[in-house]
Amino acid sequence: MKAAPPRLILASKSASRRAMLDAAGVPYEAIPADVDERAIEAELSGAASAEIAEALSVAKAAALAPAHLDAFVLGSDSLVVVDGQRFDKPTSRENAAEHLRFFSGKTIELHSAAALVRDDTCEWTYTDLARLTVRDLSDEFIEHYLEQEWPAVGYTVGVFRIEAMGVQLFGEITGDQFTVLGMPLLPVLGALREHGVLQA
Ligand SMILES: Nc1nc2c(ncn2[C@H]2C[C@H](O)[C@@H](COP(=O)(O)OP(=O)(O)OP(=O)(O)O)O2)c(=O)[nH]1
Repeated sequence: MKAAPPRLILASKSASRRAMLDAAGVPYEAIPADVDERAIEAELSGAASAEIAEALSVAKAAALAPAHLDAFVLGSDSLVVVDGQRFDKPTSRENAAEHLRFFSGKTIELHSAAALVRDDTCEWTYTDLARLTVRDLSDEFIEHYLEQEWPAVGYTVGVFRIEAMGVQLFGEITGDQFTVLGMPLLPVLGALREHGVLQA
């Protein structure tokens, strides 16, 4: 009798991350991870953005692992860097407009990371980078865009849903589509197969 595959916990409240796993047919349980992301970022202030995204992914997974010792816990994080400045999710509609005004005509570096933790061991991590070139955005467009996309984009780093009107912000995108959506799904699926969570 073949043993059942280990359970997978997604340490996330992210609708985008849940949608990716749902569409891929991956069985999991989503549980938000309560970590102080700003405190972790502050401790790592001198680190590279990819390292910070990775550390946050590990922290989210590690926060839940002790309560689910039989499971693999997947954590993920995305952060945006523009002109060397890091941006998290906007705090208000006006803050979202400020972000977009700053992003206009610049390139967004979107770092997405993931980590798998089991018991007290981080078994795997991965980070990926996508680059999104923002076209020149008029104040009128920004207003029109937020009329349509607020408050949904309040839950997204970079103030966009690429699968919705966010695509109108960009002149060019290089990088993996899933990295843009907030999690490097293809490497995640590979790691899940490698650890027996998914059928290889
Ligand atoms: N729907 C959508 N969401 C996106 C897109 N790009 C990024 N995101 C979302 C994914 C994440 O939910 C969010 C990035 O913020 P975080 O990495 O801090 O995750 P969040 O706090 O949402 O959830 P978590 O920390 O995983 O519980 O932005 C996109 O193109 N479409």
